[in-house]
Amino acid sequence: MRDKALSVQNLCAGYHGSEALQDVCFSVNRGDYLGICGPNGSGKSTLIKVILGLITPTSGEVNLLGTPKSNFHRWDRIGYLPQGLQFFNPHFPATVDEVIRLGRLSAKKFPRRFSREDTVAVERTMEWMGISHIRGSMIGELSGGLRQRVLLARALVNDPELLILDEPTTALDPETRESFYKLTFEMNRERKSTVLLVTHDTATIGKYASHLLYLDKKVIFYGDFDDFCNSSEMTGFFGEHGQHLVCHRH
Ligand SMILES: Nc1ncnc2c1ncn2[C@@H]1O[C@H](COP(=O)(O)OP(=O)(O)OP(=O)(O)O)[C@@H](O)[C@H]1O
Repeated sequence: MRDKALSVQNLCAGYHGSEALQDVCFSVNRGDYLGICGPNGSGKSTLIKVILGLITPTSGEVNLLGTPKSNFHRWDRIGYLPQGLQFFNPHFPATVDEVIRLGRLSAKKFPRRFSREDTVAVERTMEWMGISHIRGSMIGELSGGLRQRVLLARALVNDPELLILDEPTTALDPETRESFYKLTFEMNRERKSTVLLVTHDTATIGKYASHLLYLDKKVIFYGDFDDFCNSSEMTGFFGEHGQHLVCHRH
């Protein structure tokens, strides 16, 4: 279990009596990059929210970084970029520096005061993400691509062991999307973070992810990309064209 970043066992969850996840089981090794795909309403965001403890499952277990979720308190070891966070009010009263600094709060006990170490971590992350020059800009006034980079920086500022991104590229143009994917790939390869990325971008994810989880309330496929691409069962499920679309750059 120690080498697992995440383990999900027999997970069921839903809303007002209707099931969004049915008996979901999979586990992710440390250092993997997992793409999570599936049609609209297939339970991807619900899965992420259960993993993070934002929704209580009806049954099943989640282990995070080798610890049962009920005993897991080190949220600073996990970076999370929620879906839709990029849509800021242009008048949102916070600078880039302040938004990234907020990411340091999860590691603090009360009274929560920022230290010299926090400033160093924020500076280092801004430099790495190439956004030091906009540290004083208001977050709501940035372009979509820069804003998403700042929010990724906030998720990364504690050097997380597990990075969870829920549809982070939805509002980005193709070029900005590609550079965003490259940053997550660097994070995975160079900083050895395990990455979980929810996306509808099946044509691109195969270029970066090592593993694929395809959900439709249940697990339709879980495994590494080569297995997905060589699976005749998946050809039967997606059709040759659908499978090729996911696999063509892999
Ligand atoms: N807060 C909620 N209250 C009631 N039902 C919900 C709620 N959130 C999600 N659902 C329902 O649960 C199911 C799974 O939704 P979920 O958002 O997890 O899917 P998803 O795969 O992330 O979808 P998308 O790709 O559209 O973002 C859907 O039928 C959705 O309508």
